[in-house]
Amino acid sequence: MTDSLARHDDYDGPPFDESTVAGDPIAQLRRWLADAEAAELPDPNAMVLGTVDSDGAPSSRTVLLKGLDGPDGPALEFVTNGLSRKGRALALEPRVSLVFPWYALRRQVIVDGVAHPAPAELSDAYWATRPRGSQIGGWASRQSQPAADRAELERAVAEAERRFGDVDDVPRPPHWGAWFVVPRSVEFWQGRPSRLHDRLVFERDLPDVEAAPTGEWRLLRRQP
Ligand SMILES: Cc1cc2nc3c(=O)[nH]c(=O)nc-3n(C[C@H](O)[C@H](O)[C@H](O)COP(=O)(O)O)c2cc1C
Ligand SMILES: Cc1ncc(COP(=O)(O)O)c(CN)c1O
Repeated sequence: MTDSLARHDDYDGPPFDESTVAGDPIAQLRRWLADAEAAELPDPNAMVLGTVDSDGAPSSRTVLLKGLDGPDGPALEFVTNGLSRKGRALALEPRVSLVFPWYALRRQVIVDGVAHPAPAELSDAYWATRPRGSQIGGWASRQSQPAADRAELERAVAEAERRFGDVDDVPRPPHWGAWFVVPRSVEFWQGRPSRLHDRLVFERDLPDVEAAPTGEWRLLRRQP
């Protein structure tokens, strides 16, 4: 057995520099997402969402990127249950961190920004695209709450199926929807030999969490 804990794998990624990076971070993110898709990574759109709970404790979990066009400009869209641990955290502290873990490409992208709940009509539009089974699941699961056993969940699924059995279009639960993360900084990390990685960071000002971002993107390089 190879012991991954004792290895020092070198990252042989190509140079990633100021001459080839896109003019704005969303354009660059689209390029690297396309690379992750072309490389057939599993769940290329998976990202780890870090939030802060009401007591200041951080928590993280994976969510799927669902779009890059927000109602007020470029933003990273994900969907979830607003009564979940992350949903409750976001209601009190909308500042979040996102990480795309594209290890097979020796890449990661880190986005810091502010999460805004989507207008109801956009959450409705997304909900309508979900398979019926996921819609039933969305009603059945009290996401993040304790469950005595699997059977408790199965009973809730059966109950939701009875409730919506005669309905063609299962309505969206009021607590379920989309969020848009408006980025304040986006770091593109390319693994390079001898741990001398390339880190290019786009930053702009976000005066306060309610305000729209101001100013042009600034591009800077960080030490590896
Ligand atoms: C690849 C992957 C994608 C996931 N995508 C989502 C998602 O888009 N939305 C979601 O609510 N949970 C998603 N989950 C489940 C979450 O990671 C998490 O378990 C769930 O949302 C509950 O998180 P919380 O208790 O911290 O709120 C995903 C998990 C994995 C492994
Ligand atoms: C609980 C949960 N909610 C939402 C999503 C993402 O939305 P959708 O099911 O519409 O792809 C996922 C994807 N893994 C999920 O696990």
